[in-house]
Amino acid sequence: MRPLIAGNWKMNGLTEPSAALALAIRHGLADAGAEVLLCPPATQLAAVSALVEGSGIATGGQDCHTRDSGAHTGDISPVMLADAGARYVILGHSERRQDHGETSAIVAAKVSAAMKAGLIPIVCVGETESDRSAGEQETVVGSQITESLPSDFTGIIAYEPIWAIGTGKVPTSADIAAMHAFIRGELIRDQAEGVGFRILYGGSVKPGNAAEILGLPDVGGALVGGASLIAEDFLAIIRAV
Ligand SMILES: O=C[C@H](O)COP(=O)(O)O
Repeated sequence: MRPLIAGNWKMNGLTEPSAALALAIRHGLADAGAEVLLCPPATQLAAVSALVEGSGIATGGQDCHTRDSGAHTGDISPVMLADAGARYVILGHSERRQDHGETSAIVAAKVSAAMKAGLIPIVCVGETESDRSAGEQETVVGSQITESLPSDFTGIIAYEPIWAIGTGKVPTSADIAAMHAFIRGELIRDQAEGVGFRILYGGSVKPGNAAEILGLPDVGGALVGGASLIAEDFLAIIRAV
């Protein structure tokens, strides 16, 4: 399975710069050894999906509701994401967990809804800096996995230590490898199919560190934030595979 390089644009992207970024990535991509995913803000999803159609680049949402439709002001359903061209959806990102009080139980319900709509969920887990200082990273991430994944889960896990997101701080390669091995163990323990799920690393992935991170055992790709907003940086990360 080729690694997946996913760009999470977060709450960034008006119409013209989003189109320019999507087209620059599309045109800069040549013989990529990776699968490529763009997750623009919901307002740009349909347009970006149309701009990358036929290129092999996939698109995804950054969150979804548990219901397909209904009286849920401001929310976006998984069916709507699929209708706008998405194949994937990021769920349980730490910014959602922190800013919107999303518990792992809520994330699990969203994962089930996304799978029902035919989307591939990318479920984010990761510890805080104080969790790591206390040596609690495996306990925290283990609980997030157990509680955020429905028993019939198929999809992708993204390990994102919260203290590495947007900070320029990155765990050591040994620490990334250890956490990915731990996560793999948890996935296999919970279900046999877990052996095949991709585990992405996210947190300050840049052109300068991508090759080393992507070369680690059980790192099946990267979930990239800041560097995914600069076409040449994102392309460099893709080429690092
Ligand atoms: O979803 C992406 C992550 O939060 C990583 O963001 P970052 O690459 O800006 O650290």
